[in-house]
Amino acid sequence: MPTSSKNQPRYNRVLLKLSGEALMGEHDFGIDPKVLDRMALEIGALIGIGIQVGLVIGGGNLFRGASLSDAGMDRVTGDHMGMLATVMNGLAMRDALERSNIRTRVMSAIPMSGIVEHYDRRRAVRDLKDGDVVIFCAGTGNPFFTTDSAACLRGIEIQADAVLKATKVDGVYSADPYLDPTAEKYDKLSYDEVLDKKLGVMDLTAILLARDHGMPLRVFDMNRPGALTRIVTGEKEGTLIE
Ligand SMILES: Nc1ncnc2c1ncn2[C@@H]1O[C@H](COP(=O)(O)OP(=O)(O)O)[C@@H](O)[C@H]1O
Ligand SMILES: O=c1ccn([C@@H]2O[C@H](COP(=O)(O)OP(=O)(O)O)[C@@H](O)[C@H]2O)c(=O)[nH]1
Repeated sequence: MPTSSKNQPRYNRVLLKLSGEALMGEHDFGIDPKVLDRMALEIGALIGIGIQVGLVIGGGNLFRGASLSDAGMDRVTGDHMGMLATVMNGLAMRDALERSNIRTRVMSAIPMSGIVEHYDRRRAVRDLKDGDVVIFCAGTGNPFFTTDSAACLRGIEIQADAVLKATKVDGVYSADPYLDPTAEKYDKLSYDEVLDKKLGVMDLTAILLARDHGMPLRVFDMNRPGALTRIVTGEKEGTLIE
């Protein structure tokens, strides 16, 4: 159960979703090791105060099925490439976490013997309780889904207290802040408000899944140092959807 006293963390177990693009840093493609190290530091701070951390990583810094399909490729093949991209990001993230002395396991929705473990919910929960970071990669294992949906799915499965979506913007706005500089930020929204106002920060499937299972979502900017710790300790950060 989430707690809210001032000295107690608000959450005990979180599912953090990192977009692939967040890993690019200043580059147009790929992974910036400096960004990985910074994220490992932020995640390490949570582990240090006893928070259990599951991680879902996107693949948009490498491949997205929809973009490959727009360029003429078969959509399912493109989605398979996108899911494999999330495994590469997961391996890179594990490397950064382990260099920071944070025990980490990587589980893939698609079996990949010899490289990563196959996803096993009960095993994942045991590892989380042992204080390991568990990285869930290959999304849901199915084409036509996104890693936002995978984050909500895994968050619900492992009974996380919240899904924290780290992205390039510091919350949900009345319109895409990159396209409309007059857009205003919300501190809190209901799932139905996000759906009714068509706020595009997360895909519909992910929002519906979270709504149906009462999973709180928080959208925040991972580039703000300490943001993750502020969220779990109950300070104001990003936008809460519940
Ligand atoms: N109402 C909105 N509030 C905040 N961000 C929005 C909104 N509508 C669209 N966005 C866009 O959603 C992006 C965050 O989604 P994310 O999944 O991290 O990116 P991407 O879809 O590029 O992987 C932001 O960079 C922002 O440009
Ligand atoms: O369950 C899933 C999750 C992801 N993907 C594919 O993997 C790509 C990368 O994931 P996503 O776009 O969600 O990454 P992010 O935007 O978070 O970087 C997607 O575009 C899809 O092609 C998929 O097919 N099924």
